Amino acid sequence: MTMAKVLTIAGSDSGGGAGIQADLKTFQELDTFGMSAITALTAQNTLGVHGVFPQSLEAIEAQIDAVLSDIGVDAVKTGMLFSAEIITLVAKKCKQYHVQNIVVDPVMVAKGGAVLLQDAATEALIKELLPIAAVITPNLPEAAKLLRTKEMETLEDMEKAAKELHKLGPKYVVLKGGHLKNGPAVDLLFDGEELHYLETERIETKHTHGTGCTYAAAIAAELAKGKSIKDSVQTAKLFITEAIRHSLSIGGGIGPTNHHAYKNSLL
Ligand SMILES: Nc1ncnc2c1ncn2[C@@H]1O[C@H](COP(=O)(O)OP(=O)(O)O)[C@@H](O)[C@H]1O
Ligand SMILES: Cc1ncc(COP(=O)(O)OP(=O)(O)O)c(N)n1
Repeated sequence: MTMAKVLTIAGSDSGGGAGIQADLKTFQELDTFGMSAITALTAQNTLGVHGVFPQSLEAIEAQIDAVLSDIGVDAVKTGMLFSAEIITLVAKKCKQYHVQNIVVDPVMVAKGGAVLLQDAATEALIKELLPIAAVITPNLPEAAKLLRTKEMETLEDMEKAAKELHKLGPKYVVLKGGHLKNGPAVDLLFDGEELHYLETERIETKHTHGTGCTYAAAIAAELAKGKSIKDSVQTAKLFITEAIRHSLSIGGGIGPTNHHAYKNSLL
């Protein structure tokens, strides 16, 4: 039996709701074979990030080489990359192994405010990784940082921003509207020509830790299975919506989403 293979290059979340842990759970739920290269360890729980411990370039390179030189991948998802040096390395490795389906979640700051990407690394992200991405999945603060503009507040602002983000080089842009103040949870998918709207009701819950990681991981899993970008993003939106609808009230702060909820919804 063969299985679509997906590699996440991201940070570890000891609390299990975001990062590598969220990605691997998502890959598993979507019937793909998940692998990992850890860029940084975070000591994290539902109350926040208590420590960030970047891994050496040598350790990161060795993990990527081990996976790609033997097993290979159908898609790669990147998350917390932390520094310009790590971004340069990841871009170099993706080119060296001719990785086709790269989903870049430009993780910058955790919901509690902890820095997951150094300020000086934004330039490297723009120059080296976005141009080789199949899909990028910024949230509104990340999009503002990439475009050096103020944060979008309306759907109209988002439409303009999605078009500007596409000029940075990725094949597709998924601009996430989770941070919009009012109204439904709308994301925009832009392919350079047409804008598609992915809209669901906004679910009332504070337990949304790891939403961005989970969504991007689901897109990568579907792409690895050979689905089109549009179909992959549609399935990922269903996946994250069910995960948020059944999110878990564990710990004393912002709980994680429920990665098993999508499968349950199909029964
Ligand atoms: N309360 C909510 N109800 C329904 N969908 C949501 C809610 N919050 C976020 N989403 C969706 O979750 C996905 C992740 O978005 P977002 O939370 O903006 O990402 P991030 O975790 O990177 O900040 C998007 O599809 C967004 O529309
Ligand atoms: C290790 C690690 N990577 C990424 C994040 C950010 O995840 P995200 O999905 O944006 O969710 P929040 O942390 O913002 O809830 C993280 N926290 N840790």
